[in-house]
Amino acid sequence: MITINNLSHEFVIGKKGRQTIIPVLRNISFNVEKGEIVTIVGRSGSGKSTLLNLVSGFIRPTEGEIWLNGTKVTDLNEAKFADFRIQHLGFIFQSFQLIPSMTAFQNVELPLILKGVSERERKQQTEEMLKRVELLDYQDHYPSELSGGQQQRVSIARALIVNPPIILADEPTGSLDSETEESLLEFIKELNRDLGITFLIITHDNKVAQIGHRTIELKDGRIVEGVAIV
Ligand SMILES: Nc1ncnc2c1ncn2[C@@H]1O[C@H](COP(=O)(O)OP(=O)(O)OP(=O)(O)O)[C@@H](O)[C@H]1O
Repeated sequence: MITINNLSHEFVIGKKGRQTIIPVLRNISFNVEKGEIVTIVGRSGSGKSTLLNLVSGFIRPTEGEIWLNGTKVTDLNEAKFADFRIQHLGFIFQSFQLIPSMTAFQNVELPLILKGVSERERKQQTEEMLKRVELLDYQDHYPSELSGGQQQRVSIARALIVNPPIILADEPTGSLDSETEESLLEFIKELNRDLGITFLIITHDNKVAQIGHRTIELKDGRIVEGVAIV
């Protein structure tokens, strides 16, 4: 479902003539099978977010290939990658990334508008999804009128609404208290089990790392070999 081949990435900083090259990922290769949850761990600065940004297409690698669901996405141009993202990828971020001026309903509905789904279909699918995350009664609330856990459930509903085969998550429980964290992790496991969604999750939280069928550790931009496979 996800194949990373010899992926390397460098950032170039500074003005022309005084540039510094920062190698961040060095020759990374791994596979994630359909229906797997793989967690990526590593110390701060080890390259986890950079890896996720590359898989998401928000930045382009210096070298290497990324295949998602049978498509070599590193060959897609910006516009094609944007289309691909809407069809195939769901995102969960630590900061939820909800639109503050939109209600829970409108936030969840948004990807369907981008996809060109009719208004009637959108209403039906959005309500169904809000029911699934147990927030139907909160559909008219704005993000500021919801708790952290509820906001994260809205963001998950928004990620799920287009039925993506792959969900990419960046510290999904980073802003939640431990009780809310546990219920969110249970929910991720349930989605994986019931819907067969493949998850790639980056975290430095042990509890989150443990929900992975497999954990990959990054150190200084390389995969640490011999990490325990759960
Ligand atoms: N846009 C950028 N320009 C220059 N350097 C960058 C940029 N983004 C990240 N870096 C550098 O790349 C390295 C890896 O950063 P990255 O955010 O991928 O690490 P991380 O493992 O996700 O860290 P954390 O757990 O703290 O979020 C760091 O040294 C960082 O300073």
